[in-house]
Amino acid sequence: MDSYDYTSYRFLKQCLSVEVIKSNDKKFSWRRAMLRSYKCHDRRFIFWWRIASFLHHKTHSKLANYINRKISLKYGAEINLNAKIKPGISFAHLSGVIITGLATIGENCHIRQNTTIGVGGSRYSEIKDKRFIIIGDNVEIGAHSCIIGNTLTIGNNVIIGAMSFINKDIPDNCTCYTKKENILIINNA
Ligand SMILES: CC(=O)SCCNC(=O)CCNC(=O)[C@H](O)C(C)(C)COP(=O)(O)OP(=O)(O)OC[C@H]1O[C@@H](n2cnc3c(N)ncnc32)[C@H](O)[C@@H]1OP(=O)(O)O
Repeated sequence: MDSYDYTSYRFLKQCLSVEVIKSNDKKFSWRRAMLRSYKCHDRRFIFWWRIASFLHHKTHSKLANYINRKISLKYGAEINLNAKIKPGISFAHLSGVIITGLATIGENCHIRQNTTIGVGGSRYSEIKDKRFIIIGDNVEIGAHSCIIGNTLTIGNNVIIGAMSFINKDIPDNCTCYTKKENILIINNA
């Protein structure tokens, strides 16, 4: 059950406090959020994405899409404005992170570079309308991972190893990764 109101100004301030100012002790101020965001480019992306997401949920879609397009091009990361991201998201390296609008991401998730969270793509409308990807709280996603599915749930406190392909539900409290067969074939000409 999602207890957050994505349209509320309070939610926006809560997210910026945790993700950009990175302190619950200090009182929220726009000046502080802007200063912090200009020191670090990952935080700068989150700062603008949160504002775009707030505007989008407030139905100021034109401005929201404009901001999101600008930051997607500038930072090389694309998070659809329909994605529901709970407070505490962080990125180790931002480039190549792509997240579908059908995703719900829990609190305090950490995502590394070149991660895709997306739906499988379905021609069938009965599936198409019911697709979702739910990621729990405190999930850590390793670099170059793909989380792809039509109805996929990842539990709380999960660590996903680097270069994983996840297309099945993952329970709470575990580490998972895709087994790799490192077979190098060298053919002489
Ligand atoms: C610039 C930067 O630094 S960006 C940071 C990039 N870093 C990441 O993305 C970190 C993601 N973390 C990982 O992938 C980690 O390996 C974890 C969390 C999945 C597992 O870590 P640990 O529990 O310490 O496992 P450990 O390293 O001891 O490996 C255990 C076994 O799993 C295998 N394994 C570990 N990670 C993976 C993986 N991502 N894919 C396939 N196999 C893996 C190991 O080869 C080893 O197998 P073996 O016993 O047959 O040799």
